[in-house]
Amino acid sequence: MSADKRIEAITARIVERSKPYRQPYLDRVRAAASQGVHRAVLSCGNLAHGFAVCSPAEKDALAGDRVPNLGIITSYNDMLSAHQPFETYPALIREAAREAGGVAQVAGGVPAMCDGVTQGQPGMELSLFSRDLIAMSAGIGLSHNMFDSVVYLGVCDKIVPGLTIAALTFGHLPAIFIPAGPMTTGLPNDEKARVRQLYAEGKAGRAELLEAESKSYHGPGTCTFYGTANSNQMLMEIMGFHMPGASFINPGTPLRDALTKEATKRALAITAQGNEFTPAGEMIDERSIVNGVVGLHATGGSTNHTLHLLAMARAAGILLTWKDISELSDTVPLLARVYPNGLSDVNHFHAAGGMGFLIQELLKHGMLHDDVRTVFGQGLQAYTIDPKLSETGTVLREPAPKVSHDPKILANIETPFQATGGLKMLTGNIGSAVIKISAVKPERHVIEAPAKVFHDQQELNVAFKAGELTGDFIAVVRFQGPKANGMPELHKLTTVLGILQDRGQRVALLTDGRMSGASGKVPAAIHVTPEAVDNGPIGRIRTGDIIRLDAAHGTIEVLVDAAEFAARPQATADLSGNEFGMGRELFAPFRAIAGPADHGASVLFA
Ligand SMILES: O=C(O)[C@H](O)[C@@H](O)[C@H](O)[C@H](O)COP(=O)(O)O
Ligand code: SF4
Repeated sequence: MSADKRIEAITARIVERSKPYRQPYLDRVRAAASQGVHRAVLSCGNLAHGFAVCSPAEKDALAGDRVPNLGIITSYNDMLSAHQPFETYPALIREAAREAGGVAQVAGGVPAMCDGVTQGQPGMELSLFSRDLIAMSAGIGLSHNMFDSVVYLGVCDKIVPGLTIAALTFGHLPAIFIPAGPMTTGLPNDEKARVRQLYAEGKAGRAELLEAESKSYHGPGTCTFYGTANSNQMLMEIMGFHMPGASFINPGTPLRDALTKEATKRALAITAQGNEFTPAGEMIDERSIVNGVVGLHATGGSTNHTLHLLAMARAAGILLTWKDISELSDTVPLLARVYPNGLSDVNHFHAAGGMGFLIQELLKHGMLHDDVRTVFGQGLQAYTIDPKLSETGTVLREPAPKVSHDPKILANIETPFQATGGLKMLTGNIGSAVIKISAVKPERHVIEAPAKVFHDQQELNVAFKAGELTGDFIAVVRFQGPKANGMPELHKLTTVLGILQDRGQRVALLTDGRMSGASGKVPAAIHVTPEAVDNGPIGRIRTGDIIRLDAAHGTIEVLVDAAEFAARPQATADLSGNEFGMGRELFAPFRAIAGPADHGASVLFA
């Protein structure tokens, strides 16, 4: 079934816009792929270094060009609960590779930051930049040029986007993403948020808060809310980088290990030495990217992907814009209610039918391009499945359920939770911004209120504790853009603004910074571009100005006489405190050259 004509039209527009970049990219990928087995160009010395630690049999195999060598890029560390399981993956992958007659080597590791550990801390100012650094780090591992295919071990926020940029930069190589799966369900996310609000109001102590947090984040695996990490899993599956059904199987289970072994063998099967050569740069095209955006809208995915997806697409010579994302939102219905867009978590989402059911529903109404290439073969129909463990310990794929196992979590496309998707672009005399409306009640989609201007999220918390945040207002937190301080997530503001909203105040946030994918119920116009340090109009807003945030019509306006507003001097901020400490001094070059948010806030692409 062909895609809906509105989706076809937006896809065609992206193809046309991308031509000056996409064709030269494809030429480079094809030229690299035509070199054949890449280690064949290495000298004996290069090769000897490259397989010095391999067994004699592996050295013999790699010395020729018959046996494929699988590169592993790993983001293992103990800081991210989602990445800790990767500690044992290389051994499992090497064993599976041997069983398949191939070889596997860890090509390199990449850094991985846990945004939960750094949330509200100085380290968060390195978070966004770590995405591009991850791409660069993966490039260092792959530049050994020993490999015929690559598996990428990554899950969380900037790690999968960074690894995707690397996979597409090395687009002449096949790439399969191998996830570790979600943490099992602990304290429900809404209960965790409730205890946080009690603590912020002085109604609960630190011991009670730490107990709630520890019951929520309690073991290996991805945190169970639908934030950026789990949006990543959805994207990798719907774009065809995962094996079908891989996204939401818990770590440490036989099915998880079976999926990892299967992905390893598949990665060795789709090299240039086989009959199903699937280089990542040819597999991913404009239709794959549009499928990713559609999945984001249908599930109420993370606002961070209005940055990351632009940079990921750009790595393949594809120019995606906020306008494309916003117009797709008008076409795609919301089919999933997972926290913060609902009370369930990703384990409940999977149990209700998961990715297989979601893709099946979207395909039914032409909301996805079916005729795309994936690591599993041709077409997305193969992903409308429910993964099980067979009696022999391999992956068994049963058809996805025809009806949702829990219509409160996963809706059939005929009866969506919302006729449109979760993300909108806002434009107006303040610039451009994005807003996630899937987690905001409809009566809060339009807010007109006086501005209260802050240059730091801590300032807002101090004002809250001093009882100064009274009445309706729009908090303007500026000088939070990529060039100012690395564009941190201001997710800690959700608790305070949520308290005020629960008290009946009509509040919203306007910032050139980011929010967490886990941020939700308070309307937030974020990623404001141009940012304050780039002479953006957000730098001329004054406390008391009336601001109108209208997510229904996609506008963000300061209601001040245009001439008077233009004549105002640009505010300045003392950012000296953001230049040193916790490694921020190492990222001064990134702050200096970071591109604008509506181009992905990247140091790699203008
Ligand atoms: O974009 C995201 O999804 C967030 O960065 C997420 O990865 C981060 O971990 C949250 O900050 C955790 O939420 P809490 O801070 O509420 O625990
Ligand atoms: S989802 Fe966020 S908090 Fe959880 S492990 Fe990943 S980065 Fe850390």
